[in-house]
Parts: sequence; C-alpha cells; structure tokens
Amino acid sequence: MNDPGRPPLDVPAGRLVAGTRITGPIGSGSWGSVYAAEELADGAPVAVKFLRSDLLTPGQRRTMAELVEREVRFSRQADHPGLVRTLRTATLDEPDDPRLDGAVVLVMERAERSLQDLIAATPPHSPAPEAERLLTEICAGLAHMHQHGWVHGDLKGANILLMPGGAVRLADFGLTSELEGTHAYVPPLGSLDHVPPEWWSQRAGSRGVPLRPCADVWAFGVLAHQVLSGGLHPFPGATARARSLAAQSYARGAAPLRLDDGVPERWRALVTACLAADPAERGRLDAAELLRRVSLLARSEAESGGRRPRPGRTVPLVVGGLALALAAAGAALAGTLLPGHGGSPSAPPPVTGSTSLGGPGGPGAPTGAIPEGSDVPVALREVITGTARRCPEPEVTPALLAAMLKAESGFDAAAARPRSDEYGIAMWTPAVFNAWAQDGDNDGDRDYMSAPDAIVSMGNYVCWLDQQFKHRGLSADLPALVVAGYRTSDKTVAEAGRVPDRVRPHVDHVMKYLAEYGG
Ligand SMILES: Nc1ncnc2c1ncn2[C@@H]1O[C@H](COP(=O)(O)OP(=O)(O)OP(=O)(O)O)[C@@H](O)[C@H]1O
Repeated sequence: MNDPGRPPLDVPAGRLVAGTRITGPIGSGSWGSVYAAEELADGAPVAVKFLRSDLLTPGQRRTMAELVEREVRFSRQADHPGLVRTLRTATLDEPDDPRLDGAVVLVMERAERSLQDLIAATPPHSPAPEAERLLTEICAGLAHMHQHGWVHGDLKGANILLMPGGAVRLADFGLTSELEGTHAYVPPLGSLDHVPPEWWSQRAGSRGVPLRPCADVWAFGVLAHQVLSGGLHPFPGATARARSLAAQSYARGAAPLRLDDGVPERWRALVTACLAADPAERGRLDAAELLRRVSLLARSEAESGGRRPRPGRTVPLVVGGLALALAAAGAALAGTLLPGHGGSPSAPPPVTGSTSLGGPGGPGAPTGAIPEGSDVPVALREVITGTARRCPEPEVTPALLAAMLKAESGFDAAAARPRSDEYGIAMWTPAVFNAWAQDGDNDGDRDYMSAPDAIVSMGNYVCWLDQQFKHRGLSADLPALVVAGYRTSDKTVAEAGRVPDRVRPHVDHVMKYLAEYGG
C-alpha cells in the first residue's frame, strides 16, 4: 500500500551508491524509493531500490526488517526470465547522511516502465496493447514462483515491470513467502486493490497473516481485468477502500460480479474463475493450470488476429510443453545477456537444397564461425552469428547454434510438429517461447514462426542453459549438455549430471553437424 505520509527519499543525481551513479528518481512505495542509475564499471542502466529505516517507529522497524529480509532473500533466489533480476545488495554506511545510513539497497536490472504505467495510458474499456502476451508472461513468472513453493503476495501493476523490448518481469518480493504446507505467513500488509476478500477476515497471529497461492490468483484476476479493460478495477468504487468493500460484499453473496464490457468475451470465464469468491474454489485453479489456460487464450487470439498463418497449429497446448515451460522456468535472467538482435534480417529464409558440408571457416575466421561453404542458409548466417556473439560463454558459437537449428528443423522456418506442440525453425513450444521470446527482426512482435525471433530467443535460452550448468559445477561436454537441456529442461539435465539417454540420439545428431561445421 502506498503511504502518502512518508516523504520520498531525495537522492541527488550524480550520487555514487553501491557501485552505481544515480541519474534520477523512478518512484516511491511504502517502504522504498527506486532510482535510475548507471553502473560505474560499464555505464549499464540499472535501478537502485533504497529500503530506508529512518522515520520508522520501533514497531515499524521490525516489520521493515522482515520485509527487507524477504526482499533480499527472494530477489537473490529469483532465477527466471519472468522475475526481475537483482544484481547485488548492500547496506549503506553513510554516517554523514542519517537518511541513508543503514539503508539497504538493491541494485536491479532496470525496467523501461511498469504495467501500471502502461494500463494508465490505455483508454478505458479497451485492452492494453499486447494484453494477451503480457498476461501470459505474468502467468509464466507466477507459475514458476508457485512451483517453487513461493507466494508473491503483492501482485499489482506497479510490481510488474516491462523491460526494454517489452518482456515482463515480476518484481517486489517484500511480501513474498515460502509455503509451509498450504500456507505461508506475511506481515499484515498488501495492496487494498489486490488482496482477496478473505484477507479481511483472517486474524494476524504472531507470525503474520496466512497467505495461500489462491491470493495471487485473485490478484491476477484483478490485474487481468485491469489489463483487458484499460485499467478498470472489477469492483466499483472511487477509492481503494470502497472497491475493497465492494469485493467483500460480492464475496458475501450480497452483490454480483460485473466485469466491464470492455473485457473480451473469450477472457471473461477465466477472469471470473480467478475472482471466485470462495478461496477453495479459486485454489483449484493453480498457477500451472492458469498458465495453460491463458496461453491457450493468447494463442487463439494470435491466430484469429490476422498474424501470419502458421501451419498445423490446431492442437491444444500439450502437457509436455507446459511442463517444459515450467521447468525451463527454472531459469535465470536472460534478458541482460542478450538484449535482442539488432540486425534486420527480413522474411524467413528458404531452406537451401545444398548438401555441401564445408570445413571450418576460412583462415582467420573466429572459433566456431559458420564455414563459408556449409549448408547453413546465407540469409540466416548474420542472425545466427550475431546471436552467438552476444553470449559471453565460449561454448555458444555460431556453429553450435547452426547445428542445433539443422537438427531441430533442417533450417525450415515453417516447420511444425503439432503432435509435440513444436513450431518454427527452432522448434519452440509456444508456452516455453513466451518465457524467452525476443524480437529478433525488430518488427515489434515476438513470433516463433519468424526465423530471427526464434533464433535470437533460442540463443538467449541456450546461453542461459550454459551458464546454469556451469553454475551447478557441470563442466564436461557443455555443448552436448546445452543441446540436451534445450530438448528437455535445465533441471532434467542438471539432475542427471549428463545427457539423458532419451535425448542422446538427438544430441549425437547435433554433435555430428557441429563437427561438420568445424566444431
Ligand atoms: N527495477 C526497476 N526498474 C524500473 N522501475 C522500477 C524497478 N523496480 C521498481 N520500479 C518502480 O519504482 C516504483 C516504486 O517501486 P516500489 O517497489 O518501491 O513501490 P511500489 O511497488 O510502487 O509500492 P509498495 O512498495 O507500496 O508496494 C514503482 O513505480 C515501480 O514500478
């Protein structure tokens, strides 16, 4: 909840904090102020969140300490492209500045704006631009959290960040909690507009109020309504207090739920299910199921929305694809590694009929370059090479990405395996693609049937897989592990500690092509 009574922290531009130079304010919440900054090391844009402890009463200090502890803990563990990445944390030692002395700071990747900003700029009664994609990505982040036994606890527009390029990241883990059985416990705080009606009748014990994943499902229902109706809350009222009273009266059965007419027909059943008054009924819609349903709605919208026709896309999302989405969601941030392909390849390239298997690139070609005489379509080489070069990991070479694409689809941008829900040149499963998607051709959308989008997104994921395996101490035969991870999931490979048998034939294919491309 915003606390208008607390003055925002005033940190001047140019101030050096935790390895960054502050450039200007972004916004303030109840407990923190967020500033735009740049890294001293390389000028990279970051956001710095100050969690201050001055101006607090002793009771508030305890709550604050708990919120800070949660935010730091969950921010450090947040390991998915749908969750904002915290680069480091620090406690300030500023004896000459009592406002900052002892404040905890989080240095985070910087978003372009929040979902709140986007919906505030959307006309009432109409969906925000790319509403379906945004809702799918929010759900992917939420499903990852729930899968790991976390409840976000404060899902709202200001806590959903939109990165340059449009990717969604959930942020603000001050009220995030770990489930103990079916409940977690948090301090009795939250955003009036997004807490579920049962929140008001729960007593706060010594450990705070109980919180269940279905509280996030309610908050998602409110958010989905706002995203689909230009920011309108599903319950009437001029103030947050009035809207929360209206929600409670609906929950008691004293008033019906009336969604705004602007919410598209096909979304209404799902939004209504998220806003089920009975928490037990809402609880049956877990976040994985929510992601499945949202992905289906988003896909049917994309297919009917006049986008490029896609072959064989009539089969609904299969569970395997979803499982991969959620497992892939074991994921750390990828966006900062590969901020998007800057090149401008145009239409999906034709498959070449060439069978020539050229040797390694010419003299002086960088390691892992695509050999000139190879069968890698010329129109794809620039995007493949650019993608690989953006990954700092030496194993991720143009030759490796090319070998993967050859084994996945034979370089066919229109490839489709509906039975396994895999499409396009990189054989993306749509729900997984949503979590990693990049706009490789800079046409404003992210489409797995666009070769550049699919390739840049694949490089993004592959780069992260490589880093993930290194992080887990796997060092032998990384290219093969990465290829296996792309076909299964990071978790499956990490748990096996080697290439799982069921994907061995595929991995061997890729390795053969890689050898033909000169390694
Ligand atoms: N990494 C980030 N990049 C860009 N903007 C951010 C980032 N993190 C937070 N913000 C923005 O900074 C503002 C303040 O965020 P903060 O988390 O302190 O408060 P809040 O979420 O608005 O409110 P409360 O803390 O009361 O829930 C919000 O508008 C938020 O969208």
